[in-house]
Amino acid sequence: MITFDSVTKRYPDGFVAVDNLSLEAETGQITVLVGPSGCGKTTTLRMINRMIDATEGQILLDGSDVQQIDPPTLRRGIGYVIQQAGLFPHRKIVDNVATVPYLLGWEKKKARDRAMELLERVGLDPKLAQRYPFQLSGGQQQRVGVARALAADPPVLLMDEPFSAVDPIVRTSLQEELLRLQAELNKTIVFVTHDIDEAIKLGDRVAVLRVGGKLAQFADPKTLLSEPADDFVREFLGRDRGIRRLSFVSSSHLRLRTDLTVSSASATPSDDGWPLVVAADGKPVGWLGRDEPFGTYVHGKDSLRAALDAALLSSSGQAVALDESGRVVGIATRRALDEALAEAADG
Ligand SMILES: Nc1ncnc2c1ncn2[C@@H]1O[C@H](COP(=O)(O)OP(=O)(O)OP(=O)(O)O)[C@@H](O)[C@H]1O
Repeated sequence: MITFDSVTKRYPDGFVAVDNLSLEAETGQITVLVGPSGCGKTTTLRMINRMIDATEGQILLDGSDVQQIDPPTLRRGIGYVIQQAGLFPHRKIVDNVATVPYLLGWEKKKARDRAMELLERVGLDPKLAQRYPFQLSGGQQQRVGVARALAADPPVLLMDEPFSAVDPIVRTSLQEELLRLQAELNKTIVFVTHDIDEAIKLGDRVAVLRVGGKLAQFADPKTLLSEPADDFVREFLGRDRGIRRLSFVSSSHLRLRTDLTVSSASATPSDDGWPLVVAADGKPVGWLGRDEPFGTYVHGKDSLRAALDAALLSSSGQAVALDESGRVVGIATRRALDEALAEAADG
């Protein structure tokens, strides 16, 4: 666990970048620091590995004051990932990833084997290992940056806007990869971003900072969306926070109709309703007698937001509920969605 206890950073020119900050980043969780430009996110992050020293207050790493640990020892247990990866341009990818193991004096073969294993872990083709950074796309470089930070298996990972230099599609896949990795690795991650959507997607807990380095709110994403502490947080979260809150509501409570499916396209279409044709293997075929789109979601696994999205993508306004192997389990009608939305609005 990383504990900030009344931490202030005053730069030599007197500017207060972080003001009396207290928060705890739990072990094995992703804690996100989010806020507008200049609110002190990077300063806060860098005080953890002592690239910047706090002026007042204490930062404790599993109970030990970081000021009492010499920086090289401290940083051995802390991986660090920055925007645009910051790879060494004249070193091959494999050697970039093996940087810390080399510094720790690992034998060359062991360090390289570890690097190869990590490249695979972060979803990169091992063939890329022999390339130089300029021969990789931005998204690939970013993955290498994550692999390099993980090389010596540090318990803590600091990530400073690691995905902000890539396009939105690559960014989404990097975010998903990070969540997948974290489910396996359980690192204590502190992640800086100025993007509230990224914060809400990745954070177990999110610290919203305001300019002047003051903590505006520290909460899990669901609480942040449903109970913003003040107007600043409300505005920072954006206008559609009601819809986004549905991402944290399970679809499992949606009432499904199983009488609205038919097994053959030769059934007689009726005027009322939209029966769904289901193939022999249980997969959805389409609305009976109509060549119109249908939207699907995985019942119980996807959120109510995903179910609503599926309904909006269907001409019928109904969402097709699937199980995890893609078989139809029922239809969520507009009425069922309406009931679920009313329930979600109640809290
Ligand atoms: N060495 C320094 N001397 C004086 N002020 C500094 C110094 N470094 C940063 N600052 C100021 O401290 C404030 C916080 O900077 P910091 O980089 O932590 O913000 P940030 O939230 O990470 O911003 P961004 O999202 O733009 O990267 C800024 O106003 C910045 O100008």
